[in-house]
Amino acid sequence: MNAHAPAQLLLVRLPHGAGIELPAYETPGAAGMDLRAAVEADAPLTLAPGKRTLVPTGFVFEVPFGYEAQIRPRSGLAFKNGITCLNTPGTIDSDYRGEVKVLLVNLGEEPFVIERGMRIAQMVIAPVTQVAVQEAAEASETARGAGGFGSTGVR
Ligand SMILES: O=c1ccn([C@H]2C[C@H](O)[C@@H](COP(=O)(O)OP(=O)(O)OP(=O)(O)O)O2)c(=O)[nH]1
Ligand SMILES: [Mg+2]
Repeated sequence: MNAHAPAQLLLVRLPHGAGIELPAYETPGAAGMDLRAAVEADAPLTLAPGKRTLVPTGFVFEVPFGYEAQIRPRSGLAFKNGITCLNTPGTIDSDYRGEVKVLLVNLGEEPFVIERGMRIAQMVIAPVTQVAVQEAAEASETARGAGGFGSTGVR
């Protein structure tokens, strides 16, 4: 791969993804591409308060090796409707070849209707570092030591 060429995300459209717009960056500097709901056009999905559902995107993604796709909420849906991704950020592995689905939860007070083509979440492609795992008898000493969970104070 040319170091200056962008990594490629291959998308395979599934039959129920027919007509769904490809994920795309909405602005030149966008970090994420919006993902659309591939629910049936004549059967919108109603997500009741407190409930969760798996929303199909209509695509298999082939994330380039060395990268992951993170599925994140859209802030507008979260703020206005209480709709967020339950497992945020959802992780799409580079070797996953199933349909990408978005796990939405309704934390709002009103039922939320998900219609075909609605932009329900966004996806950020990020580099992944894999490490070799090694068991050791002791960890090295540091100034922090085992302090955590607010040990450095608030101010
Ligand atoms: O929001 C998500 C999260 C995951 N996946 C798919 C792609 C991912 O590669 C696979 C496994 O995800 P994860 O590792 O988070 O789930 P798991 O519960 O650990 O399942 P597995 O045992 O299959 O790894 O499920 C989605 O389609 N949407
Ligand atoms: Mg897993």
